[in-house]
Amino acid sequence: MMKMSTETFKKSVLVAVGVIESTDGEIFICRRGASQHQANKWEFPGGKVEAGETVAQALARELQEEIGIRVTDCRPFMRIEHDYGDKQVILDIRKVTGFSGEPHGLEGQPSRWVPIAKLHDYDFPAANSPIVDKLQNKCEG
Ligand SMILES: Nc1nc2c([nH]c(=O)n2[C@@H]2O[C@H](COP(=O)(O)OP(=O)(O)OP(=O)(O)O)[C@@H](O)[C@H]2O)c(=O)[nH]1
Ligand SMILES: [Mg+2]
Repeated sequence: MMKMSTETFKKSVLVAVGVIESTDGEIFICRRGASQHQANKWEFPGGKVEAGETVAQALARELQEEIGIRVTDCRPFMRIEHDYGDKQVILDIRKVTGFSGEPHGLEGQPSRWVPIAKLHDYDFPAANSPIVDKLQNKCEG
């Protein structure tokens, strides 16, 4: 029988992540804070799914709290499991296909709209590479 190390059971964090696309094909990104995990990297807004929440509910809450929009429609885009060593995450990424309000950093974080072709100019956490790839491969999410 295979010996299971404690590593095998390292707890992972489920994260709801929103890819928000404007009508002219730009994506809204934010910069993480200096004291956060993956400090100062650019990210797609979102955050940890809390107990009793669905991913869609967590996404709606996080996007309201962080960037002040109300999500009216979203669809699954992709799911990524990544082990940072210090932390293991499961990113459940949703394409936000409908929202009201104009996104802006409510927590003092820098934020901007970026054309999809320019996303590779930004330093994202390692887990995000497949997201940028999928967007740039023009897969219809
Ligand atoms: N929001 C977000 N988190 C990401 C992305 N990529 C990625 O690896 N993560 C990781 O997902 C984890 C949780 O996200 P978070 O820090 O936004 O969670 P949160 O909003 O609940 O923050 P908090 O811990 O300050 O309450 C972090 O370890 C972060 O590094 C991304 O594109 N967006
Ligand atoms: Mg967050």
